[in-house]
Amino acid sequence: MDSISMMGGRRSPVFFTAPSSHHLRHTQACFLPNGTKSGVGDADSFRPTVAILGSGDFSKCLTIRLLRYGFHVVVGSRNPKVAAQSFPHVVDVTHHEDAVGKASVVVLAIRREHYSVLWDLKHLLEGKILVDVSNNRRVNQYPESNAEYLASLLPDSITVKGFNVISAWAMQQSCPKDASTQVFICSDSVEARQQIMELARQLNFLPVDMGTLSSSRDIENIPIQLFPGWKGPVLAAVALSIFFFAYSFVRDVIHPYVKHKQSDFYKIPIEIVNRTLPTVAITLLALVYLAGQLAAAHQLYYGTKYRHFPHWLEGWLQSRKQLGLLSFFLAAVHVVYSLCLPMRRSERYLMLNTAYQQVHANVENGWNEEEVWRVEMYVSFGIMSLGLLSLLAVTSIPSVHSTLNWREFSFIQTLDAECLSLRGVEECWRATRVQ
Ligand SMILES: NC(=O)C1=CN([C@@H]2O[C@H](COP(=O)(O)OP(=O)(O)OC[C@H]3O[C@@H](n4cnc5c(N)ncnc54)[C@H](OP(=O)(O)O)[C@@H]3O)[C@@H](O)[C@H]2O)C=CC1
Ligand SMILES: [Cu+2]
Repeated sequence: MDSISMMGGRRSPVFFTAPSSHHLRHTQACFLPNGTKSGVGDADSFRPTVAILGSGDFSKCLTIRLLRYGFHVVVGSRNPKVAAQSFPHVVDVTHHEDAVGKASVVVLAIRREHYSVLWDLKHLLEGKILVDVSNNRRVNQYPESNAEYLASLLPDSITVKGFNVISAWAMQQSCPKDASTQVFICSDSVEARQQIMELARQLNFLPVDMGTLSSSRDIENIPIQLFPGWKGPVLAAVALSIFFFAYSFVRDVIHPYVKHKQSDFYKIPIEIVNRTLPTVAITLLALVYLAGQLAAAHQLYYGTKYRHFPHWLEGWLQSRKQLGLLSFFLAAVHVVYSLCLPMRRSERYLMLNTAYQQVHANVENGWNEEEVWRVEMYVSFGIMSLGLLSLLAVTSIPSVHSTLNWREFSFIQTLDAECLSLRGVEECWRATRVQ
């Protein structure tokens, strides 16, 4: 059987050397770092080989990546002649059996539905590392994960889950610097896991050790989850928005209409919306702190912190960050709306009418000291609370969060509690003005 050979050369090997195991037949199965040249003989002949079964998009992009980092690639296809046309010439495109025989690491770039073709290769795949990169279309689509299914299909091979979170497109990028370089890897064989992690590292990815193959279900769910953790907070924000919008609509539009036949329907697009936004924002921010208070009350009531919180409270505590960010978003939109208030035609008419009435009443100076102070304070509180809320939003960015120690983090949390009270003051102020 072929093995991926490790060789020292002039550079000392910094990569992983797999210890021998009854499963791993290769005593020294390793991958060379890109560009490592052999001290003896032809470097080319020492290049590690990776086999890829399937010739679809993922296979093509992975091949390009492997070639770029100095690996040999052999692709197994049902129809090698046709498939070869879409691969570079240096790639050996051949039949499945041939490809599997040429490498000890086999990447399966075919869909789970077609894993049955592996049955015929069972004897050839014995003792080899099979990398399952497959994804599903829905969360928890099958009772067992694709990787566990593969492991049950081929118990004599070593199944490793990995690379499924990397899209074919990201695979082609040579140096993406964001989270798209993270590769989650799991396997029941520690050696195989280490070896595939080393392969990932050499392909310029960031491997994350996820332990045994039972983690594969979580790993497979990662690329198809749609904003996990946001559903509850978004629903809460929508429900609160509908409630407060309806309340303002009835109070500021319907009520004057019914009572005084005064048509204020023009207020709906801006004024009513702008009244709803800060109210929902402040309520969401209050929900962030309320969860912590309820948790504290729960611990006091049971006299222990080792008792589980109820399911709903657990979920609520975990969505505090999302609630806070939604609150920030709504507050920011409220600021934009408020800045645009004087631009409206209705505002100009109202101002002209007031001016006319003032002239009519023969009032030379309409300056109202109390009103002036009220609005100055109102705007100032609004700006300050948005500033504090921005701090909360910025510290929730993982890279910023990780630079704070526990004390600094709680300090910012306290500042944000101040923000909540400031916003409370702001809104009360506005309420008194509206009356
Ligand atoms: N595309 C992507 O961005 C990503 C894909 N993946 C995973 O990688 C795997 C491959 O994806 P992708 O390349 O997009 O898929 P494609 O459908 O493009 O290619 C799959 C390949 O499987 C082979 N195949 C098709 N039908 C059969 C069959 N009946 N029996 C045996 N082999 C068959 C074909 O190769 P041939 O004709 O040469 O035999 C085909 O090229 C999937 O499991 C997917 O979930 C994971 C992450 C990202
Ligand atoms: Cu405001």
